[in-house]
Amino acid sequence: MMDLFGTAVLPGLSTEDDLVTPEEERALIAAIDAMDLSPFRFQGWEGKRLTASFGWTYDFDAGRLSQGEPLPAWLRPFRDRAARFAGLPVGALVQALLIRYGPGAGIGWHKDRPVFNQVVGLSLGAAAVMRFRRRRGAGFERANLPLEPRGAYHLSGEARHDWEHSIAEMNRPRWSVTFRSLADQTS
Ligand SMILES: O=C(O)CCC(=O)C(=O)O
Ligand SMILES: [Fe+2]
Repeated sequence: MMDLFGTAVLPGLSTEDDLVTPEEERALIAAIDAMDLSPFRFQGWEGKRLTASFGWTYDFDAGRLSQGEPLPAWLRPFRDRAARFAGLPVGALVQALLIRYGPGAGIGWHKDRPVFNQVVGLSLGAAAVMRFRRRRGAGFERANLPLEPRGAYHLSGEARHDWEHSIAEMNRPRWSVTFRSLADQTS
């Protein structure tokens, strides 16, 4: 499951360096920061991450999918680029989640909600490591994926459905844009 450098090589996980240019990265960060971001809330808990979501959105408080605001125009070319990288039909990625991780913020172990299927993420700002784990016997099998700024990752199949992922707290700000397809659309 690991290559010689300890990099995650999981079935269903692929990456692309430099999905966006440094200029596009700066513009995306400015656009995300200009949005009305709110602290991520899960069943009454507030996280240190600031988020905004567009398109089909999972409402954690209500526990169901609802249709939110459409993707802003500035985000659509990147959604299309993300779909091409992932080999998905343009238009399959019907959800976009913008996240700003302030210093000291990360994301705990989870699998993305089962209402969604494929996940394509774009990393901006500080480099980070996405950790993967799945239960094996009494312990966990583990893998790490370095997330370089401007790079993209695609979670599908086993990496998406069998493994949990998390991102350790970072000292410097990181932004991510994750796009998702719906579970009953593409496999
Ligand atoms: O910030 C990221 O790249 C990952 C975010 C994530 O795992 C999620 O929103 O489900
Ligand atoms: Fe996730």
